[in-house]
Amino acid sequence: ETLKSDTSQLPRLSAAMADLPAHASPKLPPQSLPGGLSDNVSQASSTTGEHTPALPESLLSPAFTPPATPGGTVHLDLNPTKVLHQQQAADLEHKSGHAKGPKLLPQLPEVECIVRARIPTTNGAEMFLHLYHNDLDGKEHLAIVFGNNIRSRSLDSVRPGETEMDRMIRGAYVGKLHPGRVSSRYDDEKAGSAFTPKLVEPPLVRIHSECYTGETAWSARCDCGEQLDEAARLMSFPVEDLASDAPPEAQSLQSHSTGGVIIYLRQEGRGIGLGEKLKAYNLQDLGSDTVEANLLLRHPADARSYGLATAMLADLGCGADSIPEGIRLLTNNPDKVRAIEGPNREVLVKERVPMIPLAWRTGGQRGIKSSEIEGYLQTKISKMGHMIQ
Ligand SMILES: Nc1nc2c(ncn2[C@@H]2O[C@H](COP(=O)(O)OP(=O)(O)OP(=O)(O)O)[C@@H](O)[C@H]2O)c(=O)[nH]1
Repeated sequence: ETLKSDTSQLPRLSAAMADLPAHASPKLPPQSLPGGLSDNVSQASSTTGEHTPALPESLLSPAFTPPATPGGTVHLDLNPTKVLHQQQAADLEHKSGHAKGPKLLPQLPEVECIVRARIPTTNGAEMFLHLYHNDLDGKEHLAIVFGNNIRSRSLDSVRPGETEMDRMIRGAYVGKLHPGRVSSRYDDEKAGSAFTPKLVEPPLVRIHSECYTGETAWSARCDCGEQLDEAARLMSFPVEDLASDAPPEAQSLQSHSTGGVIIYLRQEGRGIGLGEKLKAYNLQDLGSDTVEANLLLRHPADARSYGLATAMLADLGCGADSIPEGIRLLTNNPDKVRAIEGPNREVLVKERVPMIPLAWRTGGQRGIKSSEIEGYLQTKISKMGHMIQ
């Protein structure tokens, strides 16, 4: 009763909130903060007025850069940075004799899948996230597995002294977890469901390098987020009970059901890290392309390696020992194809499946639109040997 009368005193309860499920909490809509914060905010912006206060000139022009600042006395020509950068980058490219290409490790690192968990995704499909440790770096590389046919050997192997509960907690179970389940090996709700891995056709594989800006921060400088989404879409199994008004991306899940794995490597910025990539973006805004910017920062054009990905694929039963007919690799990068096969052809790439940018496929109807993305793709094709077809 109290609740009811409180609610009636509050301003409008929005239709959306009225639709919240019974377990939503708190049950009451937020009350306005003491002192009316929102009022203060709007007041603050209105007192700021239309005009942004003038910046000190020292921030606006190199002419006012304090003389002690390194580089502050550089003489600038009409289009100085572009010319300067192109020359410097060309020199560096010439000296290194090679502007691209991943490092090939002489032998594969050791990897171990530490934990796996089922992740229902926002489009209705389901995947299993596998977290790996390795003896090469301290990073947590990931394998995103679609379907039940791909299993990690290191995860499934028995650890000394572990209980059935331990195994289920680290994800080393078959079938599905449900309240009351007691065996990791046998799902009693589905008698006879003991696992027999069976790959019906060469699995679809994507090797993806972390890109905070493109995947999380909505950047239109690259198509990393789009590529990750597209790989997941192609590997997702049909969604049961999909609403008829679901977006086209989710609808098309109905027709794609091959399963597969995305190896998600923590080599941000083609291996140079986020901080250096952000510097590279500033150099790009100053006129360099993506390769020149890396070189100007004294990094290789591509500082990545793929030994970890090869080792993870082998652990997931996608190596040449388990699938002699090979995998299908989603990429436009020819260097990746060779690199992923490993020093001793531990993995075989049967087929390269190209990733055409969505904007190109749909004549600009969908996908990323920005001048930066065109330059990014152009440089991949002209300088990094990418084949977008
Ligand atoms: N240094 C640098 N890295 C970038 C830039 N734009 C994107 N990246 C990084 O590039 C990586 C993405 O590359 P991938 O999606 O694996 O693409 P790829 O190797 O070129 O080949 P595909 O398999 O065809 O996609 C991520 O680590 C991004 O952070 C950039 O301008 N500079």
